[in-house]
Amino acid sequence: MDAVDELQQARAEINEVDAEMAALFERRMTAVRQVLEYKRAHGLPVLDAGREKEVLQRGAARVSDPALREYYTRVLERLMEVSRDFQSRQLGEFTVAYPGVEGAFSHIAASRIFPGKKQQAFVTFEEVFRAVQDGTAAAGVVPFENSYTGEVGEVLDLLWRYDCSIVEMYDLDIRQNLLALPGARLEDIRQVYSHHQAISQCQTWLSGRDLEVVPYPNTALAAKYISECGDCAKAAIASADTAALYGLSVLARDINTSAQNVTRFIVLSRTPQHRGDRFNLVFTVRHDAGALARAMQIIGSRGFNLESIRSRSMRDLPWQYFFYAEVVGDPSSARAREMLDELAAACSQLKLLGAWERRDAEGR
Ligand SMILES: O=C(O)C(=O)C[C@]1(C(=O)O)C=C[C@@H](O)C=C1
Repeated sequence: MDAVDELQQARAEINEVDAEMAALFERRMTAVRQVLEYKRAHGLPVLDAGREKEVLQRGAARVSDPALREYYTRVLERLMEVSRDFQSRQLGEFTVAYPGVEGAFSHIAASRIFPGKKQQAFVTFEEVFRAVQDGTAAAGVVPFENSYTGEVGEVLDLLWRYDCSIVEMYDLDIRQNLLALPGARLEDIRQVYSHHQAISQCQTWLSGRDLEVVPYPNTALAAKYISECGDCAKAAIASADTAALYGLSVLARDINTSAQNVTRFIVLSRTPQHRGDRFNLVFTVRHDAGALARAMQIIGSRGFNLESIRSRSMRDLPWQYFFYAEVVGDPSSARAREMLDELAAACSQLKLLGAWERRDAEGR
């Protein structure tokens, strides 16, 4: 048998296996539908991490070739991800993951970007990324940078490590207010609770007032505490949306020193968006003289405006850095694809993080 015959024979075998797998996939999904009906009837969540672990362990043990075990585990992981996707869509569920607590700025941003959708709080930024990556949430909303305090470095690091795409950026005006129990008067307030950043943003308003400032883990928790403490001499600094959430009244509005306090949030999705008027990249370059300059030259020489570039150290590789770049233009254009191919050849690693259309807080 010559090499071409061998190739054809192997492919014929693959076709046969694929046909069997298609039938088996349909059979599996019929069973998944039954599981879904049970979950719907009993109000259970789609994700069952314990069951998935069991499926993976049992699956790996069935593969006799140890070299293939890891790959089969990946097949099963992907299969269950597809199954979760299917179930979530059947349920019409669209959960948005955000970090922190209800009433925090991330929650406010998530509710404005996705009004009426189910919102789910996660403790850490990383948990939000994980929820988006494994399909527990259809989207994630995390802060990316603040005009006052700068970038959120941890989020940049997670973008490098996780398989999540940026599909939107949203600018939220951060306005701080003094909130207290209904009926409390400004002259009665003695103690003010809030996150240290919010406190520093309101320093001008606070100075000269005889108030004790008490740092709190975040603005929403401070507001929650005020709503529960029953003490009219205490107040919190937080957003007006948070006041509404916890039944507090606004004693003083817009008390932040700078009127220009904006936090940019990113919307994460597992499904990349291919078009937009902005896109962003992360990349590493070799330790050669001029390597970074060359990368920037490739972007610029193709006519793309580099709106921002930052470097971050790679946590597990001391003194190694990756670069984050934000570029104006549509990454799906032929010109962008050529630029990206050239850039990929010049960089050690390159990842297109996402594409989006710029819009502001009013949705323009
Ligand atoms: O067994 C379940 O609970 C399912 O929903 C099925 C399934 C799977 O496809 O195997 C999918 C999602 C769950 O996280 C666990 C397993």
